[in-house]
Amino acid sequence: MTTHPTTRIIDGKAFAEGLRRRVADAAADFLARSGRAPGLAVVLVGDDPASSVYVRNKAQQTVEAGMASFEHRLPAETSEAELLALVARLNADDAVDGILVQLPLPAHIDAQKVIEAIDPAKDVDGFHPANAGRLMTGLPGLVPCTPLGCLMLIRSVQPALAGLEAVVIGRSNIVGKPMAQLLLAESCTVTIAHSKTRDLPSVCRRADILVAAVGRPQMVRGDWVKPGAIVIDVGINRVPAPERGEGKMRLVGDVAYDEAVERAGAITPVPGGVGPMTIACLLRNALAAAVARTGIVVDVPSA
Ligand SMILES: NC(=O)C1=CN([C@@H]2O[C@H](COP(=O)(O)OP(=O)(O)OC[C@H]3O[C@@H](n4cnc5c(N)ncnc54)[C@H](OP(=O)(O)O)[C@@H]3O)[C@@H](O)[C@H]2O)C=CC1
Ligand SMILES: Nc1nc(=O)c2c([nH]1)NC[C@@H]1CN(c3ccc(C(=O)N[C@@H](CCC(=O)O)C(=O)O)cc3)C=[N+]21
Repeated sequence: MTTHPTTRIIDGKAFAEGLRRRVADAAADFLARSGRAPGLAVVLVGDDPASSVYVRNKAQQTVEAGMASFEHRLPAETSEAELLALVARLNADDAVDGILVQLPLPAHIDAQKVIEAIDPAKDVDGFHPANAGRLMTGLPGLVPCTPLGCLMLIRSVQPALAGLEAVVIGRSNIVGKPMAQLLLAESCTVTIAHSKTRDLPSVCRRADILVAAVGRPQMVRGDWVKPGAIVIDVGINRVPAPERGEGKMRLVGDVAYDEAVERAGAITPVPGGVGPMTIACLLRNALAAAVARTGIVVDVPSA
Protein backbone atom coordinates (compact mmCIF):
# COMPACT_ATOMS: atom_id res chain seq x y z
CA MET A 1 0.00 0.00 0.00
CA THR A 2 1.33 3.43 -0.93
CA THR A 3 0.27 6.45 1.05
CA HIS A 4 0.49 10.07 0.10
CA PRO A 5 3.80 11.32 1.53
CA THR A 6 2.07 13.79 3.81
CA THR A 7 -0.83 11.59 4.96
CA ARG A 8 -0.94 11.32 8.73
CA ILE A 9 -2.27 8.07 10.14
CA ILE A 10 -3.99 9.04 13.39
CA ASP A 11 -2.99 6.51 16.04
CA GLY A 12 -6.11 6.31 18.21
CA LYS A 13 -4.74 3.41 20.19
CA ALA A 14 -1.67 5.38 21.28
CA PHE A 15 -3.70 8.55 21.95
CA ALA A 16 -6.15 6.51 24.04
CA GLU A 17 -3.30 5.01 26.08
CA GLY A 18 -2.03 8.50 26.88
CA LEU A 19 -5.51 9.68 27.80
CA ARG A 20 -6.06 6.68 30.07
CA ARG A 21 -2.76 7.43 31.80
CA ARG A 22 -3.84 11.03 32.48
CA VAL A 23 -7.20 9.79 33.76
CA ALA A 24 -5.40 7.29 36.01
CA ASP A 25 -3.22 10.06 37.50
CA ALA A 26 -6.31 12.15 38.23
CA ALA A 27 -8.17 9.13 39.63
CA ALA A 28 -5.27 8.58 42.05
CA ASP A 29 -5.54 12.23 43.14
CA PHE A 30 -9.29 11.78 43.60
CA LEU A 31 -8.68 8.72 45.78
CA ALA A 32 -6.09 10.57 47.86
CA ARG A 33 -8.44 13.50 48.47
CA SER A 34 -11.74 11.70 48.90
CA GLY A 35 -10.75 8.33 50.37
CA ARG A 36 -12.45 6.45 47.56
CA ALA A 37 -11.79 5.73 43.89
CA PRO A 38 -14.17 7.01 41.18
CA GLY A 39 -16.66 4.22 40.41
CA LEU A 40 -18.09 3.09 37.07
CA ALA A 41 -20.97 0.62 36.75
CA VAL A 42 -21.46 -1.20 33.43
CA VAL A 43 -24.66 -3.16 32.83
CA LEU A 44 -24.97 -5.83 30.14
CA VAL A 45 -28.29 -7.53 29.42
CA GLY A 46 -28.02 -10.75 27.42
CA ASP A 47 -24.99 -12.47 25.96
CA ASP A 48 -24.31 -10.83 22.60
CA PRO A 49 -20.67 -11.89 22.00
CA ALA A 50 -19.42 -8.50 20.71
CA SER A 51 -21.08 -6.62 23.60
CA SER A 52 -19.66 -9.14 26.04
CA VAL A 53 -16.11 -8.46 24.80
CA TYR A 54 -16.61 -4.67 25.02
CA VAL A 55 -17.94 -4.91 28.55
CA ARG A 56 -14.99 -7.05 29.61
CA ASN A 57 -12.55 -4.55 28.03
CA LYS A 58 -14.30 -1.65 29.75
CA ALA A 59 -14.16 -3.34 33.17
CA GLN A 60 -10.49 -4.23 32.72
CA GLN A 61 -9.48 -0.72 31.63
CA THR A 62 -11.53 0.80 34.48
CA VAL A 63 -9.53 -1.19 37.03
CA GLU A 64 -6.24 -0.39 35.24
CA ALA A 65 -7.08 3.32 35.57
CA GLY A 66 -7.43 2.90 39.34
CA MET A 67 -11.20 3.19 39.36
CA ALA A 68 -13.78 0.92 40.95
CA SER A 69 -15.60 -1.26 38.42
CA PHE A 70 -19.08 -2.59 39.10
CA GLU A 71 -20.03 -5.09 36.41
CA HIS A 72 -23.65 -6.29 36.19
CA ARG A 73 -24.37 -9.09 33.73
CA LEU A 74 -28.06 -9.91 33.52
CA PRO A 75 -29.77 -12.69 31.58
CA ALA A 76 -31.43 -11.87 28.24
CA GLU A 77 -34.85 -12.56 29.81
CA THR A 78 -34.42 -9.75 32.37
CA SER A 79 -37.60 -7.68 32.44
CA GLU A 80 -37.65 -3.94 31.86
CA ALA A 81 -38.85 -3.48 35.45
CA GLU A 82 -35.90 -5.47 36.81
CA LEU A 83 -33.44 -3.41 34.76
CA LEU A 84 -35.07 -0.15 35.88
CA ALA A 85 -34.82 -1.36 39.50
CA LEU A 86 -31.08 -1.99 39.05
CA VAL A 87 -30.61 1.48 37.53
CA ALA A 88 -32.46 2.98 40.53
CA ARG A 89 -30.12 1.13 42.93
CA LEU A 90 -27.05 2.38 41.02
CA ASN A 91 -28.45 5.94 41.00
CA ALA A 92 -28.73 5.76 44.80
CA ASP A 93 -25.30 4.16 45.35
CA ASP A 94 -22.74 6.80 46.38
CA ALA A 95 -19.82 4.59 45.32
CA VAL A 96 -21.10 4.70 41.73
CA ASP A 97 -20.22 7.88 39.83
CA GLY A 98 -20.97 6.62 36.34
CA ILE A 99 -23.57 4.24 34.89
CA LEU A 100 -23.41 2.72 31.40
CA VAL A 101 -26.10 0.37 30.12
CA GLN A 102 -24.66 -1.40 27.08
CA LEU A 103 -26.72 -1.02 23.89
CA PRO A 104 -28.43 -2.57 22.07
CA LEU A 105 -30.87 -3.93 24.66
CA PRO A 106 -33.12 -6.92 24.00
CA ALA A 107 -36.23 -5.96 22.00
CA HIS A 108 -38.65 -6.40 24.95
CA ILE A 109 -36.90 -3.54 26.82
CA ASP A 110 -37.57 0.10 25.93
CA ALA A 111 -34.03 1.48 25.67
CA GLN A 112 -35.19 5.11 25.75
CA LYS A 113 -36.98 4.49 29.06
CA VAL A 114 -33.80 3.01 30.53
CA ILE A 115 -31.66 5.92 29.28
CA GLU A 116 -34.08 8.39 30.86
CA ALA A 117 -34.01 6.48 34.16
CA ILE A 118 -30.28 7.08 34.62
CA ASP A 119 -29.39 10.03 36.86
CA PRO A 120 -28.05 12.62 34.36
CA ALA A 121 -25.18 13.32 36.77
CA LYS A 122 -24.09 9.68 36.36
CA ASP A 123 -24.89 9.38 32.66
CA VAL A 124 -21.33 8.74 31.38
CA ASP A 125 -22.66 7.86 27.91
CA GLY A 126 -24.21 11.34 27.67
CA PHE A 127 -27.36 9.81 26.15
CA HIS A 128 -29.89 11.27 28.64
CA PRO A 129 -32.00 14.06 27.07
CA ALA A 130 -30.78 16.40 29.80
CA ASN A 131 -27.17 15.93 28.67
CA ALA A 132 -28.10 16.01 24.97
CA GLY A 133 -29.90 19.32 25.62
CA ARG A 134 -26.95 20.70 27.56
CA LEU A 135 -24.63 19.87 24.66
CA MET A 136 -27.00 21.52 22.20
CA THR A 137 -27.30 24.69 24.30
CA GLY A 138 -23.62 24.96 25.17
CA LEU A 139 -23.99 24.14 28.88
CA PRO A 140 -21.48 21.91 30.68
CA GLY A 141 -22.56 18.28 30.90
CA LEU A 142 -21.55 14.75 30.00
CA VAL A 143 -20.75 14.38 26.28
CA PRO A 144 -21.11 11.04 24.41
CA CYS A 145 -17.79 9.16 24.44
CA THR A 146 -17.39 8.34 20.75
CA PRO A 147 -17.88 11.88 19.42
CA LEU A 148 -15.74 13.28 22.24
CA GLY A 149 -12.96 10.87 21.27
CA CYS A 150 -13.34 11.86 17.61
CA LEU A 151 -13.02 15.56 18.52
CA MET A 152 -9.84 14.84 20.49
CA LEU A 153 -8.34 13.03 17.48
CA ILE A 154 -9.36 15.83 15.09
CA ARG A 155 -7.81 18.41 17.43
CA SER A 156 -4.60 16.38 17.62
CA VAL A 157 -3.96 17.03 13.92
CA GLN A 158 -5.76 20.37 13.53
CA PRO A 159 -6.11 22.57 16.63
CA ALA A 160 -7.82 25.48 14.78
CA LEU A 161 -11.24 24.28 13.60
CA ALA A 162 -13.22 27.52 13.22
CA GLY A 163 -14.64 27.99 9.73
CA LEU A 164 -13.75 24.54 8.46
CA GLU A 165 -16.36 22.57 6.50
CA ALA A 166 -17.36 19.45 8.44
CA VAL A 167 -19.56 16.68 7.05
CA VAL A 168 -20.90 14.04 9.44
CA ILE A 169 -22.47 11.01 7.78
CA GLY A 170 -25.02 9.51 10.20
CA ARG A 171 -27.56 11.15 12.53
CA SER A 172 -27.85 8.73 15.43
CA ASN A 173 -28.29 10.10 18.94
CA ILE A 174 -25.15 8.28 20.07
CA VAL A 175 -22.69 9.35 17.35
CA GLY A 176 -23.82 11.52 14.43
CA LYS A 177 -25.92 14.18 16.17
CA PRO A 178 -23.59 14.81 19.14
CA MET A 179 -20.59 14.80 16.76
CA ALA A 180 -22.26 17.52 14.70
CA GLN A 181 -23.00 19.54 17.88
CA LEU A 182 -19.38 19.34 19.01
CA LEU A 183 -18.09 20.47 15.61
CA LEU A 184 -20.66 23.29 15.54
CA ALA A 185 -19.45 24.37 18.99
CA GLU A 186 -15.96 24.52 17.44
CA SER A 187 -17.42 26.93 14.83
CA CYS A 188 -17.17 24.50 11.94
CA THR A 189 -19.78 24.79 9.18
CA VAL A 190 -21.54 21.48 9.74
CA THR A 191 -23.53 19.31 7.35
CA ILE A 192 -25.27 16.19 8.63
CA ALA A 193 -25.80 13.58 5.90
CA HIS A 194 -27.98 10.47 6.21
CA SER A 195 -29.74 7.82 4.17
CA LYS A 196 -31.96 10.35 2.38
CA THR A 197 -29.11 12.70 1.43
CA ARG A 198 -28.92 13.33 -2.33
CA ASP A 199 -25.55 12.88 -4.02
CA LEU A 200 -23.60 11.94 -0.91
CA PRO A 201 -20.23 11.78 -2.76
CA SER A 202 -20.51 15.48 -3.73
CA VAL A 203 -21.53 16.47 -0.22
CA CYS A 204 -18.51 14.62 1.18
CA ARG A 205 -16.11 16.25 -1.29
CA ARG A 206 -16.79 19.61 0.39
CA ALA A 207 -15.51 18.37 3.72
CA ASP A 208 -12.31 19.53 5.36
CA ILE A 209 -13.37 17.18 8.16
CA LEU A 210 -15.29 14.04 7.18
CA VAL A 211 -16.75 11.83 9.90
CA ALA A 212 -18.33 8.54 8.81
CA ALA A 213 -20.72 6.93 11.34
CA VAL A 214 -22.97 4.77 9.19
CA GLY A 215 -22.40 1.07 9.78
CA ARG A 216 -21.81 0.18 6.12
CA PRO A 217 -18.47 -1.46 5.39
CA GLN A 218 -16.16 0.73 3.27
CA MET A 219 -19.02 2.83 1.90
CA VAL A 220 -16.98 6.05 1.67
CA ARG A 221 -14.77 5.76 -1.40
CA GLY A 222 -11.45 7.45 -2.04
CA ASP A 223 -12.84 9.90 -4.59
CA TRP A 224 -15.37 11.19 -1.99
CA VAL A 225 -12.45 12.60 0.00
CA LYS A 226 -11.27 16.16 -0.59
CA PRO A 227 -7.47 16.13 -0.96
CA GLY A 228 -5.93 16.92 2.43
CA ALA A 229 -9.13 16.31 4.42
CA ILE A 230 -9.22 14.86 7.94
CA VAL A 231 -11.13 11.56 7.73
CA ILE A 232 -12.54 10.04 10.93
CA ASP A 233 -13.91 6.52 10.53
CA VAL A 234 -16.30 5.59 13.33
CA GLY A 235 -17.67 2.45 11.67
CA ILE A 236 -17.04 -0.96 13.23
CA ASN A 237 -18.10 -3.65 10.78
CA ARG A 238 -17.27 -7.34 11.01
CA VAL A 239 -16.83 -8.82 7.53
CA PRO A 240 -15.79 -12.31 6.36
CA ALA A 241 -12.02 -12.74 5.92
CA PRO A 242 -11.57 -16.04 4.06
CA GLU A 243 -7.91 -15.12 3.45
CA ARG A 244 -7.38 -15.61 7.19
CA GLY A 245 -8.99 -19.04 7.14
CA GLU A 246 -12.44 -20.53 6.90
CA GLY A 247 -15.09 -18.71 8.93
CA LYS A 248 -12.65 -15.96 10.03
CA MET A 249 -13.80 -12.34 10.28
CA ARG A 250 -12.02 -9.01 10.31
CA LEU A 251 -12.98 -5.46 11.28
CA VAL A 252 -13.40 -2.74 8.67
CA GLY A 253 -14.65 0.80 8.97
CA ASP A 254 -17.20 2.78 6.96
CA VAL A 255 -14.36 4.18 4.83
CA ALA A 256 -12.50 2.33 2.05
CA TYR A 257 -9.23 2.96 3.86
CA ASP A 258 -6.79 1.92 1.12
CA GLU A 259 -8.41 4.40 -1.27
CA ALA A 260 -9.03 7.23 1.20
CA VAL A 261 -5.48 7.14 2.59
CA GLU A 262 -4.28 8.24 -0.86
CA ARG A 263 -6.18 11.54 -0.63
CA ALA A 264 -6.65 12.32 3.05
CA GLY A 265 -4.39 14.68 4.97
CA ALA A 266 -5.03 12.59 8.07
CA ILE A 267 -7.10 9.45 8.62
CA THR A 268 -8.06 7.07 11.44
CA PRO A 269 -7.61 3.33 10.88
CA VAL A 270 -10.06 0.60 11.94
CA PRO A 271 -9.21 -1.04 14.28
CA GLY A 272 -6.93 1.22 16.29
CA GLY A 273 -8.64 4.56 15.58
CA VAL A 274 -11.87 5.77 17.16
CA GLY A 275 -12.73 2.53 19.02
CA PRO A 276 -10.03 2.74 21.69
CA MET A 277 -10.86 6.44 22.22
CA THR A 278 -14.46 5.56 23.08
CA ILE A 279 -13.39 3.51 26.10
CA ALA A 280 -10.76 6.05 27.18
CA CYS A 281 -13.40 8.80 27.04
CA LEU A 282 -15.76 6.63 29.07
CA LEU A 283 -13.17 6.54 31.86
CA ARG A 284 -12.65 10.29 31.42
CA ASN A 285 -16.40 10.86 31.78
CA ALA A 286 -16.58 8.66 34.89
CA LEU A 287 -13.84 10.78 36.44
CA ALA A 288 -15.62 13.99 35.36
CA ALA A 289 -18.87 12.72 36.91
CA ALA A 290 -17.08 11.90 40.17
CA VAL A 291 -15.61 15.42 40.27
CA ALA A 292 -18.92 17.12 39.46
CA ARG A 293 -20.86 15.03 42.02
CA THR A 294 -18.42 15.54 44.90
CA GLY A 295 -16.87 18.94 44.23
CA ILE A 296 -13.41 17.39 44.69
CA VAL A 297 -11.21 19.13 42.12
CA VAL A 298 -8.70 17.06 40.15
CA ASP A 299 -7.30 17.57 36.65
CA VAL A 300 -9.90 16.08 34.28
CA PRO A 301 -8.47 15.79 30.72
CA SER A 302 -10.59 17.83 28.29
CA ALA A 303 -11.09 17.71 24.54
N1 LIG B 1 -15.94 3.19 17.29
C1 LIG B 1 -16.86 3.26 18.24
O1 LIG B 1 -16.54 3.45 19.37
C2 LIG B 1 -18.30 3.16 17.89
C3 LIG B 1 -18.62 2.70 16.64
N2 LIG B 1 -19.91 2.64 16.25
C4 LIG B 1 -20.14 2.23 14.85
O2 LIG B 1 -20.48 3.37 14.10
C5 LIG B 1 -21.42 3.04 13.07
C6 LIG B 1 -22.66 3.90 13.25
O3 LIG B 1 -23.24 3.67 14.51
P1 LIG B 1 -24.64 4.32 14.94
O4 LIG B 1 -24.58 5.78 14.80
O5 LIG B 1 -24.98 3.73 16.23
O6 LIG B 1 -25.58 3.69 13.78
P2 LIG B 1 -27.12 3.88 13.43
O7 LIG B 1 -27.50 2.66 12.68
O8 LIG B 1 -27.88 4.29 14.62
O9 LIG B 1 -27.10 5.13 12.42
C7 LIG B 1 -26.59 5.01 11.15
C8 LIG B 1 -26.77 6.30 10.38
O10 LIG B 1 -26.25 6.12 9.06
C9 LIG B 1 -27.20 6.57 8.13
N3 LIG B 1 -27.10 5.80 6.89
C10 LIG B 1 -27.44 4.50 6.68
N4 LIG B 1 -27.24 4.15 5.40
C11 LIG B 1 -26.77 5.25 4.78
C12 LIG B 1 -26.39 5.53 3.45
N5 LIG B 1 -26.44 4.61 2.49
N6 LIG B 1 -25.96 6.78 3.15
C13 LIG B 1 -25.90 7.73 4.11
N7 LIG B 1 -26.25 7.52 5.39
C14 LIG B 1 -26.68 6.30 5.72
C15 LIG B 1 -28.55 6.39 8.78
O11 LIG B 1 -29.44 7.30 8.16
P3 LIG B 1 -31.02 7.40 8.57
O12 LIG B 1 -31.01 8.13 9.87
O13 LIG B 1 -31.60 8.17 7.46
O14 LIG B 1 -31.50 5.99 8.70
C16 LIG B 1 -28.24 6.71 10.23
O15 LIG B 1 -28.37 8.08 10.50
C17 LIG B 1 -21.64 1.53 13.23
O16 LIG B 1 -20.71 0.86 12.39
C18 LIG B 1 -21.27 1.27 14.68
O17 LIG B 1 -20.84 -0.06 14.89
C19 LIG B 1 -20.93 3.05 17.06
C20 LIG B 1 -20.67 3.49 18.33
C21 LIG B 1 -19.31 3.53 18.86
N1 LIG C 1 -24.17 2.28 26.11
C1 LIG C 1 -23.27 2.07 25.14
N2 LIG C 1 -22.21 2.90 25.04
C2 LIG C 1 -21.27 2.71 24.06
O1 LIG C 1 -20.30 3.48 23.95
C3 LIG C 1 -21.43 1.59 23.16
C4 LIG C 1 -22.55 0.77 23.32
N3 LIG C 1 -23.46 1.04 24.31
N4 LIG C 1 -22.76 -0.27 22.48
C5 LIG C 1 -21.81 -0.61 21.44
C6 LIG C 1 -21.01 0.60 20.98
C7 LIG C 1 -19.73 0.25 20.25
N5 LIG C 1 -18.67 0.70 21.11
C8 LIG C 1 -17.32 0.45 20.91
C9 LIG C 1 -16.38 0.58 21.91
C10 LIG C 1 -15.04 0.24 21.71
C11 LIG C 1 -14.62 -0.25 20.50
C12 LIG C 1 -13.19 -0.67 20.33
O2 LIG C 1 -12.42 -0.67 21.26
N6 LIG C 1 -12.79 -1.05 19.11
C13 LIG C 1 -11.44 -1.54 18.82
C14 LIG C 1 -11.48 -2.96 18.29
C15 LIG C 1 -12.18 -3.94 19.18
C16 LIG C 1 -12.33 -5.30 18.52
O3 LIG C 1 -11.30 -5.83 18.06
O4 LIG C 1 -13.46 -5.80 18.45
C17 LIG C 1 -10.84 -0.71 17.73
O5 LIG C 1 -11.58 -0.10 16.95
O6 LIG C 1 -9.61 -0.69 17.63
C18 LIG C 1 -15.54 -0.37 19.48
C19 LIG C 1 -16.87 -0.02 19.68
C20 LIG C 1 -19.21 1.30 22.20
N7 LIG C 1 -20.54 1.31 22.15
